[in-house]
Amino acid sequence: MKTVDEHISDILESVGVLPARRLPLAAAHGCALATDVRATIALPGFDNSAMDGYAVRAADVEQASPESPVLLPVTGEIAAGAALPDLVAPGTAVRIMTGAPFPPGADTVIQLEWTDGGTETVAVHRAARRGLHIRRAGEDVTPGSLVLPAGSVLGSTQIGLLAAINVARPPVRPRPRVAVLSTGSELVAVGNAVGPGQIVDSNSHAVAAAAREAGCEVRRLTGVPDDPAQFEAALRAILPEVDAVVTTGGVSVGAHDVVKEVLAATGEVRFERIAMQPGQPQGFGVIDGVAVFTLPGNPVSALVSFELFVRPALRRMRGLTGPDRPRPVVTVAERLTSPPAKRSFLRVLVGRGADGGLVAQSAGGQGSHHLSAAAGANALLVVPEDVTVVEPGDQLTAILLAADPADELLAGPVVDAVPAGAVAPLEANV
Ligand SMILES: Nc1nc2c(c(=O)[nH]1)N[C@H]1C(S)=C(S)[C@@H](COP(=O)(O)OP(=O)(O)OC[C@H]3O[C@@H](n4cnc5c(N)ncnc54)[C@H](O)[C@@H]3O)O[C@H]1N2
Ligand code: MOO
Repeated sequence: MKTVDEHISDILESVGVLPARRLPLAAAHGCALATDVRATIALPGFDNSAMDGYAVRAADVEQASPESPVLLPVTGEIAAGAALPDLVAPGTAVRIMTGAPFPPGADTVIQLEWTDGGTETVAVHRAARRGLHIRRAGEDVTPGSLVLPAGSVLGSTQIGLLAAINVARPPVRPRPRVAVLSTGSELVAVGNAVGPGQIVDSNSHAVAAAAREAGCEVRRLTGVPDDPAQFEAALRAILPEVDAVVTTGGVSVGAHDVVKEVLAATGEVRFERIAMQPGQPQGFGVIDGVAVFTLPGNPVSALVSFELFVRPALRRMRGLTGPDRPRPVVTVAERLTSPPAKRSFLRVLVGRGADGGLVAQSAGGQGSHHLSAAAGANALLVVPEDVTVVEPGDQLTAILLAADPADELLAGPVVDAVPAGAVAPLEANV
């Protein structure tokens, strides 16, 4: 059987970074920069005041103290947005606001609290060194300097910086457009009556959510029947509009496994068995330049396969090169089993033990249909192929799945690793 790592490598070799596009800042949020961005302007753009107060000459207030304040006539006011402030004559003060251009002639700012706040004459209670509270032009960014290198992910601070240097449409790797398609004649759309033998289509919602969490624009295609011709027509129709297609179901050996039937026949998707649990039957191919992932239909299998195979591919398309999920070594709290010659990804809850170390406990049933147990997990415990029994105290790698694991686990307060209430015993891995 093919190994997990071989399958990941094959996929990553077949997908490329999406072509760069200039996008408005809101759309570029969360994307990676496609090229270096250099400043064309300085930040600050001009010398300005960091405080509300008075622009004066330091020499004029050298002797100021609370006991003998220095009195200066106030000759004007400079507000933020003022164009060209007048010269401040020796022995005078000009009121100045935070962000207002710093006037020629003066060399320091006396903050309002060090004065009586006068508007005709001001009494200054404290001396100030030259240059105090003056923000100099270019001290943050100089024209021509590299502001953000290619590959930077645009979070709120980077978006703010781009706006500050007047870049309205940065060149970024766009969000991949992903179509999610689940097949199966037993499926009923959520919210409808569920007849005998039918189940609610949860996979298309779960996988769509996982694709959104991976930073994609998602189209969920519903009502694709278990008919080869209609499935193929729906798939071919969506290909020109997306960068990736993710299907769930219909890839094992059943009589109505339509996804496999259609795509194996065209030879465009390779169907393989991967030495893993859950997620053994997998298909991947590139059709008309679009990455097509055919994931197994069992709900947990679909989500685990997405995490391991689809998410890294989508991140590559997005030009993200940094580490994705944290993968710490954790101490296993209880006895767990794993099938031979397969890498297991057990759904576990990772928390902090009494000694502050990370401890993993089974989140419940480990069957690939046990969606509720998976929903209570925050990590996948990776059990290597040559391990069939994990004993309490064993150390294994866990893939932390929480939206912000750094907050919740790595930087958070020490919490009890064992949640209140009994945890269901581990069940057979089927
Ligand atoms: N004889 C064999 N049978 C199976 C094998 C095998 O090797 N030999 N592999 C098993 C494994 S492992 C998996 S995983 C599944 C994969 O099956 P398919 O991808 O063909 O998926 P389906 O048969 O369509 O469905 C499997 C299961 O998942 C439920 N399902 C499907 N779609 C959805 C959906 N959109 N929302 C919620 N649940 C869904 C479906 O009802 C089935 O219970 O094959 C095993 N069988
Ligand atoms: O391999 Mo299948 O994905 O249910 O367990």
